[in-house]
Amino acid sequence: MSNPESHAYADAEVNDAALRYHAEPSPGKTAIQIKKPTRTQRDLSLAYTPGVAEPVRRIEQDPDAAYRYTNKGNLVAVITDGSAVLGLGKVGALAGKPVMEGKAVLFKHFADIDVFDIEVYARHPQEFIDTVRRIAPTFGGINLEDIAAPHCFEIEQILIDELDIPVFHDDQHGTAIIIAAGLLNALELQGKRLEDARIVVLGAGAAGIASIRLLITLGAHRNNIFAVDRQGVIHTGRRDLNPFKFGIAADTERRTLADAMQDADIFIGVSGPDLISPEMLAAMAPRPIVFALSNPVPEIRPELARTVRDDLIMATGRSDYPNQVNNVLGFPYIFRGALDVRASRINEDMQIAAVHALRDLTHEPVPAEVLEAYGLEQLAHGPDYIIPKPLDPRLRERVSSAVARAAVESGVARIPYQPD
Ligand SMILES: NC(=O)C1=CN([C@@H]2O[C@H](COP(=O)(O)OP(=O)(O)OC[C@H]3O[C@@H](n4cnc5c(N)ncnc54)[C@H](OP(=O)(O)O)[C@@H]3O)[C@@H](O)[C@H]2O)C=CC1
Ligand SMILES: CC(=O)C(=O)O
Ligand SMILES: [Mg+2]
Repeated sequence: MSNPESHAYADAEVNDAALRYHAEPSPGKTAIQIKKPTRTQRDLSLAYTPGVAEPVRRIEQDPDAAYRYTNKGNLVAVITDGSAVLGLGKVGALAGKPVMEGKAVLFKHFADIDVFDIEVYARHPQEFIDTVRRIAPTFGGINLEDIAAPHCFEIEQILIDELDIPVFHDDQHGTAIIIAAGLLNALELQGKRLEDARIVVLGAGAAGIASIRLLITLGAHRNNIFAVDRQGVIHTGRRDLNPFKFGIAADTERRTLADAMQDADIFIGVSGPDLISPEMLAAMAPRPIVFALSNPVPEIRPELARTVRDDLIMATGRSDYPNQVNNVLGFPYIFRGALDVRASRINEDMQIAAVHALRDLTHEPVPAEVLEAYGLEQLAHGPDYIIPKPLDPRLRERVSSAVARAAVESGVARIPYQPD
């Protein structure tokens, strides 16, 4: 698939197939499954009245008993207001439902976590916060999804402060974790260091701001980072910045995306489709790293990028190119680890543990079943393998256990970690 036209054809074919996949043989992607016997009169008297009253009494006396007698401990809410769905923008709560069902599929398939997808009509952040707060008792964790900046920051922080279960905005931290892991591996291959790298981040929303913060925590120099939004470079002279953008503003004379890209070592796109030109890539430093992560259409297609440079390492958010830098590599396992030790939150130590687990796994030999799943003969840490493949079964043990151990060590776990 070497030219943009053949890609447009492939996308049209995938779109048709996706509609059939979602509609047939019955609408939607998930269903509820019953875990206990329901065959006899006795079964029903245990599942429902009168038997069900006893677990009710136990939970009334001790709320922690809900983890023993209900599905709470393995149930996550994937909740959106539909304000930033993939790179499609504000499509609304209902139109976001296929994506939320998709996240539910990934949680279940990769980490055996049950999910209710919840699409909330909310006119302002407080309505959304109130909704989540009111339904929180049902769940062991809350995964906020596709909520636009800047409201996502306020929503997440208030819910973290108020709730005693993990609240995690996937588009912020899930994305930042995978970007960091892939970037550290790519830098190693390009012979560069995060501490010295000049970084351009296009998109200063949920994913962009969280990624910049995590990269600074991991050693990137804040003076080397140019964030760019629709108005251009986010610099300290701008008067239109919200506090979150102001917090990452650069003291610089550069004003446009093209200015920012001059001599950059790293480009991270978490913005929208087709926003980078070949000329901008050509202006980057030798051996650049280009993460064009907007979904479903990246900021620049790999086949177009390769027409101007052959020294780059490139990643997208999609399954149909090498190097899929996508939060699917994080959220199932991060929640698995957090739920396994009943963590009260997903803190920075847990997030950094996930970065290193993902980074380290990329350096290990790839199992035959992964090669088979991707139709590959061989795969090893290199320009086309900077991050594990989403279908790698080792992710579950490696990432989840690293996160669970970090939760215990940082004091937010409520039960000990027991490996399987
Ligand atoms: N691969 C992955 O795992 C993930 C990818 N993403 C992708 O990242 C993108 C952003 O998601 P998210 O952060 O949640 O969304 P937000 O709505 O929170 O932020 C979007 C940001 O992109 C900027 N932007 C949008 N269009 C343009 C443009 N034409 N020129 C310059 N800047 C632009 C916006 O600028 P302004 O502030 O001026 O409006 C804003 O800063 C989406 O495409 C999404 O698919 C997100 C999460 C995970
Ligand atoms: C992958 C994802 O969460 C997004 O593009 O929004
Ligand atoms: Mg998302």
